[in-house]
Amino acid sequence: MIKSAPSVYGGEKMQKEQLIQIRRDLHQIPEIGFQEVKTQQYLLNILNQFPSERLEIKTWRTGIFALVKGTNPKKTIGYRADIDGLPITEETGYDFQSTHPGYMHACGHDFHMTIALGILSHFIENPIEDHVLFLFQPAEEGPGGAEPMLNSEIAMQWKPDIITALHIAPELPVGTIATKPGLLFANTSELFIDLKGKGGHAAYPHNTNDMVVAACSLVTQLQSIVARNVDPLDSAVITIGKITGGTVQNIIAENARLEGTIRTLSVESMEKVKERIEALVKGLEIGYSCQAVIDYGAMYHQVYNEEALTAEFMEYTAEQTDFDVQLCTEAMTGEDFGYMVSQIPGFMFWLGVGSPYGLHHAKLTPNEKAIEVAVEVMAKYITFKSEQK
Ligand SMILES: CC(=O)N[C@@H](CCC[C@H](N)C(=O)O)C(=O)O
Repeated sequence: MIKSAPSVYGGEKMQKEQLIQIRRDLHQIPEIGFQEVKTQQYLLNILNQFPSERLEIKTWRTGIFALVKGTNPKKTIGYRADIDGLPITEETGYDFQSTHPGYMHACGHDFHMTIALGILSHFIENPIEDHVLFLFQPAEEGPGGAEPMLNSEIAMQWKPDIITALHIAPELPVGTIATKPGLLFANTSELFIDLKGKGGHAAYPHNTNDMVVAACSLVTQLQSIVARNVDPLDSAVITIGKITGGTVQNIIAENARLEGTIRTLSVESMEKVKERIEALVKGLEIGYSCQAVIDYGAMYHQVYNEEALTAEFMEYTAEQTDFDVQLCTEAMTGEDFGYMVSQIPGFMFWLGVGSPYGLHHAKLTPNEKAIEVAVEVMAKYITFKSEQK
């Protein structure tokens, strides 16, 4: 059943309490990439309460474009919020915890959506000259919604001239904004390796090719790539987050599967890492008499913040708000927003939410006070960009 959205529009901008209620409602219905059906319906139930002469809404797959119309538009300012959750069993102990067993908003996309609605409501009530386009984007965690959404006919028609987004930062206190001009997030590629050998009786290993042993060996070998093949002054990560293989304790495994992700700061290192993975996998095939298939899944372009715009945003926010604006370093996180900023000038920033547990953790508990911080920052900044000649 789709949770009914609260009544939010009575001719006034949304109140803090309403935004917190929305965040908690969204938190209860996490859905993974391109399955965000209830989430989309919940968002539409809210968006449809705003006056249609000020807001045009179009759905795209499980996402939504929402255009707040400007009074005398010369340009369109874009704001993107990702909407998918993760396959994690929640352990926050919230009384509003996920009602979808095994799924959780453990990357803060419930915050991202709520903040977007708060900003949108501000511009319904406080019209500016330019259009503001909100992109509620599916599948950020995978397989990647940014690229197809931006290449859709709707995005072509409403193409933003600049685009911004934020990501919650559990390690930063509420009231902190952190970003940097240039490279912010890494290049990423998913990594799936399927191994096929020969199964058999646990007592007769000499008659089999054991894929559990091969998979363990491969995980260890992969660690040498970052240690020995990547320039230490560059950075790379190979994480295998999941291994599956075999059927039962006394049968030697015929199949195994490794699932992971590769992160690099440079495009060149990504190519190098993949070459080395392929070489090690070839060696494994010979050494363990098995067949291996590598699949790189979804690959995300690095997030490269447009330098002048980001510097201007940092300076403006430091001067015009009471928040702590910090220059941060690059992170090995990935974001398909990188595709959007490779096509449209824009930037992303971290929003401090002060949680003792980090992103992708079952106990992530971001502080809801950060919602109003983000709405204030973006309402002011977008107004400033619209007034800028
Ligand atoms: C901000 C964040 O946590 N993003 C994800 C993006 C995942 C991309 C893809 N599924 C992969 O694992 O490579 C991240 O894990 O950084």
